[in-house]
Amino acid sequence: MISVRNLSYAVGGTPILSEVTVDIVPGRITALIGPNGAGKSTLLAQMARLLRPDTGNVTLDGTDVHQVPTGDLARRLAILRQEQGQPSRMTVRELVGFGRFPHHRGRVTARDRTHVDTALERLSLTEFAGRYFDTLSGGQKQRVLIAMVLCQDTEVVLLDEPMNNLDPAQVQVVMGAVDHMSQALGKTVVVVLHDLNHAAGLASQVVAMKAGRVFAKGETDRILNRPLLERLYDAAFDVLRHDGRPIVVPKAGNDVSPALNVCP
Ligand SMILES: Nc1ncnc2c1ncn2[C@@H]1O[C@H](COP(=O)(O)OP(=O)(O)OP(=O)(O)O)[C@@H](O)[C@H]1O
Repeated sequence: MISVRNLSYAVGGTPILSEVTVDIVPGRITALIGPNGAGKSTLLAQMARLLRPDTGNVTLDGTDVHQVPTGDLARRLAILRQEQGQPSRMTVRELVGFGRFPHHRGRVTARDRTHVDTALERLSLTEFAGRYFDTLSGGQKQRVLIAMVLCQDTEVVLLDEPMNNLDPAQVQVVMGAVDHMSQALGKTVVVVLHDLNHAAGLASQVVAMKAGRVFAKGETDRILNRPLLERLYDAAFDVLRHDGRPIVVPKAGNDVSPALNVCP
C-alpha cells in the first residue's frame, strides 16, 4: 500500500504541497482531482520518488520510498508523466518493450514478449507495432506511453492525465485498459484526471487537492457532489445521476452562489 504522511514540499520558499496525508486503497483506482496548480502532478511525482519531500514521507508497504532499492522500485511501481521524453527513431514495439527492462535486464524472454503483445493489443496498437514513435499522432503516442506502463506489470501504476490528446473512442480504450489493470490484474492505480466524468467512470476513491492541500478524500460517490465541487473549483456545476453514478455538468457563466465559495 502507498501511504503519504504529513508531506510538505516547497520550491524556492513557495509551498507546493502542505501536510498531505493520504492512504491509497490497494487494488483499486484512486483519482486525483482539483484545479490547475493544485499540486496533483507534484504529489504523483512524490509517490514515484521523483521528488524528495521537505518533511513527511511516502511509504510503499511500510518502507519509505527513498529507502527502497531502485531496481526493486522499478519492478513495483510505474509512472506515466505529463512530460515524457520523446524518443525518435524507435518503433512502437521497441519502446513498449523497454517497459520490460527492469524485469529482463537485457535478456528478453518469451514472457516479456507476451507482455509486450498483450499491452499493444490492450491499447489497440498492434497495427502500429512496426511504426516509428515519432511518426504517430499525439493520441497514438499517448497510448504507446500507456502501453509501456502497462507492460511493466508493476503492482502500483501512477498515471498523470492519461486521457490527454485522446478522441472519445480512444478515451474508452484507455479507460478499459486502466479498469482492467485494477479489476482483472489487481493493480493499485492512482490517476490524475481533469474530466470528472472520467473519475466517476473509473475511480472508486477520489482525492481532491486544492492549493497544495487535501481538500477532500473518500469514495467517489461521496466526493463528486455539487456543493463540494463548487467549493473545490470555485465554479458552478450540476451533478446528475446515470447508471448509478454521478455525471458532472459544468454550468455556463460560472454563476456559483457566493455562499458556496466559502471553504469549511
Ligand atoms: N519546479 C517548480 N518550480 C516552481 N513552481 C513549481 C515547480 N513545480 C511545480 N510548481 C508549482 O506548483 C504548483 C503545483 O503544480 P502541479 O503541476 O503539481 O499542479 P497540478 O495540480 O498537477 O496542475 P495542472 O492541473 O495544471 O497540471 C503550481 O503552481 C506550479 O506552478
